[in-house]
Amino acid sequence: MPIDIDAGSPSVPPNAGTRTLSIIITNTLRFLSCNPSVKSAFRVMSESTNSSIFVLLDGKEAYLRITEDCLVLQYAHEDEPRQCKTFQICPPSICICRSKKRTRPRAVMLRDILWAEASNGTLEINYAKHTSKTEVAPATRKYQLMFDNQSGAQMWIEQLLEASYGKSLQRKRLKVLINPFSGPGNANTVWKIHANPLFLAAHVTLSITHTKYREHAITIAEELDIDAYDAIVCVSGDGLPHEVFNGLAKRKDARKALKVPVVLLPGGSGNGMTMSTFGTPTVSHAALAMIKGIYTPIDLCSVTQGSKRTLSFLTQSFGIIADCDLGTEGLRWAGGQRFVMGLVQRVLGLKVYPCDVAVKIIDSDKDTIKRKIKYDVRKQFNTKEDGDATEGIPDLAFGTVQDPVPSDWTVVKYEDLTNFYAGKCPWVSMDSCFFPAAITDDGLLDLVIVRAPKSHQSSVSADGSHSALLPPPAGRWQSIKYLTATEEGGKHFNMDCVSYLKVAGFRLTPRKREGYVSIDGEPILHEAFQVEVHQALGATLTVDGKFYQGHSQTWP
Ligand SMILES: Nc1ncnc2c1ncn2[C@@H]1O[C@H](COP(=O)(O)OP(=O)(O)OP(=O)(O)O)[C@@H](O)[C@H]1O
Repeated sequence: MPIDIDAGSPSVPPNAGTRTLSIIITNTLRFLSCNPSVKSAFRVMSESTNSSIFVLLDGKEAYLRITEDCLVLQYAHEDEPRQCKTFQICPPSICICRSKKRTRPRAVMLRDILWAEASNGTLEINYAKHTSKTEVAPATRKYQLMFDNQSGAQMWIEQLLEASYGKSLQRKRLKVLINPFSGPGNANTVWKIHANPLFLAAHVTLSITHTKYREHAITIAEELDIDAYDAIVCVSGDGLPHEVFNGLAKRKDARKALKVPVVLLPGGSGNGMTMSTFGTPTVSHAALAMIKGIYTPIDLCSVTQGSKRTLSFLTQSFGIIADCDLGTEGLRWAGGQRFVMGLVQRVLGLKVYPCDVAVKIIDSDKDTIKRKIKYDVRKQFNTKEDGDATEGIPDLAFGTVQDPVPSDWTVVKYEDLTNFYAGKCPWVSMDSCFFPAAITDDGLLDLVIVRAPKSHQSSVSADGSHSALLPPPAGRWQSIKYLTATEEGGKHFNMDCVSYLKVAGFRLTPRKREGYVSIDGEPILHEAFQVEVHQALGATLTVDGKFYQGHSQTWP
């Protein structure tokens, strides 16, 4: 819950253990401080403990105290202990009892603190103020320091920023790429209004470039001085991060270059990367999450088609999703509803996409996949990892689409396939969580397969044994249900008509000129393509070192 240092807040979030100890210590100190003879000694002692700093606010004596997750403002005149349900005496600022009478503390969450500095006896704190349910904006509070002790204040500020940033790098150096034409064409405006002010308040260093033509981001990433930046920020749809990864991959020092985290501020129509990394659809919240973001290694995939090799970070799609994404140009007049109208047309018509598929299956049991997501423990870094500056992207473990299919891959000929959708990020757009079990760096792709009802000729499995590749057919109603369930954070995972597998690679060969092939939402040729995963080849920033996984966050 957002807590506003100006307006007061419902409560300081409970942390019972530390809180109890803190209450006992603070009560004792507060009790002593009520005695005028020990008052000044108490102040000096508190100042030197450096979790509190004494200030004057509107001429009143107060102090700012760093707790486990908040910065709390306490007026000195509020210090009298009072009767409290939970503890016999409890200073109002830290009372956790449910009494309606309790005095509310003035606090700001540490995760919202952007920057602090002191000069000429004034302490200035920048923080992200929750201006509405969906937005944050920078705000500043100024306090007069009661003791003009610059080095003491500096120590306290360092402690505050350390507590506020945790494992995240302070004052990141960001290369910002804005695509002025992405989505509805307002990336530049949303950057200026919702993101730039927060970055400035956090004293982030910004180098901003507007992309000028198609694939400009590839060239920029190819030529970037990677040592000068802590992250590359795309203000766009998912198309620009796709280009940045591919630009970095073209370099001779690709292994090192791909260790620079790539992040997305939602400015386009897809924006699946923002939801996956920061769990929010709004630009200002994503900007705040980016400022406080933790370095997170992610898998990238190689896609080979003909003699061409490209990197993919998000999805590879054949069937209804790619078709609705790329094959609904005729419905452009419908704006944002284009995709939905395309879906309805295809679901009602039970459109199928015949193809041959070969898959390197790792897990096809949903319970096992669910269990593994719970052991999703990973390294967290506060600086970018070192990659080898002399190495390009890794060799392909399974060869290219032009090589023979590896002998241990399972082969299926589909006549009735409606959806073949593989992904590395949980969210494929702001509201659709197709891959709730996707993990940042497990070295595996999540694969969803859906088939049409029996009116179509059945699919044939080469070894006849892999039922996970041949889910029960989904009729019109079930197709609508599972597609809707992706918008409930990924609830389609449990549906019988949806196969959900973890795979290390696959090859797909379309059999008729039906539909589209899409990589990260961008079209490629309607030809055979092969995909394999490179574990932790790339990097991004996330809130806590993991993807936001939607519905699966609540799996038991
Ligand atoms: N100045 C420019 N003029 C024309 N095209 C550009 C320009 N800058 C970038 N592009 C191209 O725009 C395409 C789409 O980019 P982006 O993903 O940002 O937008 P989008 O419309 O939201 O797409 P998506 O639907 O994939 O989210 C990319 O192929 C990129 O190369």
